Amino acid sequence: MKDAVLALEDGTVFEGKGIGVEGVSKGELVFATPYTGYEEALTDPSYKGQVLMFTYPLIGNYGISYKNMQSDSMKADGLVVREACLNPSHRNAESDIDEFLKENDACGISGIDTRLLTTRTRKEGTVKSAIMVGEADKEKALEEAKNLPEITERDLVEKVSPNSPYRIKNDGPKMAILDTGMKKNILNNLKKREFDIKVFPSDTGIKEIEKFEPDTLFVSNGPGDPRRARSAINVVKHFVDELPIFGICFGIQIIALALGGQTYKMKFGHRGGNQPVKDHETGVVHITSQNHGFAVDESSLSGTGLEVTQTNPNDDTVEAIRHRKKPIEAVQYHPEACPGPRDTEELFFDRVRKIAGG
Ligand SMILES: NC(=O)CC[C@H](N)C(=O)O
Repeated sequence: MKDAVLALEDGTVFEGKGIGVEGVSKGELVFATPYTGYEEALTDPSYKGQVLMFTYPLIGNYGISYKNMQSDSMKADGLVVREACLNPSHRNAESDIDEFLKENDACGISGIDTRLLTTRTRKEGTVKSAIMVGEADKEKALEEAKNLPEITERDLVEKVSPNSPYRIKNDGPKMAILDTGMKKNILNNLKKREFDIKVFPSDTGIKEIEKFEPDTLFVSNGPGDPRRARSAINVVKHFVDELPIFGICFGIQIIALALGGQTYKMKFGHRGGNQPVKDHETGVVHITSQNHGFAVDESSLSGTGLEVTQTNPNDDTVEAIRHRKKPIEAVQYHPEACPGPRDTEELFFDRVRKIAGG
């Protein structure tokens, strides 16, 4: 494995061994805590613009199985691990983590003290980073990290949203999906509930969506700062009084913004498969899959008609909202899992089907 360096915008540089291609990969460095599911996480479009660091020390040990991917390719911009396993052992393994990064023209780095780096991120917050493989030039890597725009300045949705709409016919209610970087298993769950679906690129205009005559609107997960998804926010604003509207992760943030609420950037976010979510009505605490670095500001919801129905007991962040009078509901966590627990999958998607039309 080639020499490699990981540089942070604060001037810290780590040395390690390269995975993937020679060159530079850069993005906001975020940590994720799932023990398994690195294929799903690396292909989740929500990670566009980010370098993904796993806290679990051994990554790649069951190889890469393409059926687990949550989109057509790797979307995280880089990978940081303690140890990369290059001799995987699994009946479904079709490739290994090094080959997978090469196929996706991405750089990764192993041999990093991910525990130290995670502790630092929790204490000081996320930072911009750059991985350089082959030519391990520390000064150059530092420049790359420092010159990267902040994630709040980047339009990342356009890099992962489909270029044109597509149809998935079925017998159920007509659902327009605003694909701001949708994970495959969200679509699978909506197909399974027989929605008659048309998936639209995130910048689709209101008129084109109206032509489809949807019975309901769904806003998917997605990368970056939700405040930059102006087109999607306007579409939701337009349909607020006309359709049942649902959303997941990026979707809850866009719905809150569309109804006059605010969102904010978290210090380091929630990315893992063990995030608790307490339901205010039942008192039940669900264990959920999460991947977000922005959140809905509860104090901004007064006057929007929205109420908070679930929160994270670890830090009181908003995990679900519901409109008091209109059929509008959304969650911050990922009921579709991939990776992570499926405890809330039926709860959420069956409810969507019920509210959207029996
Ligand atoms: N998974 C997502 O949809 C993430 C939403 C948003 N980009 C955030 O980081 O909070």
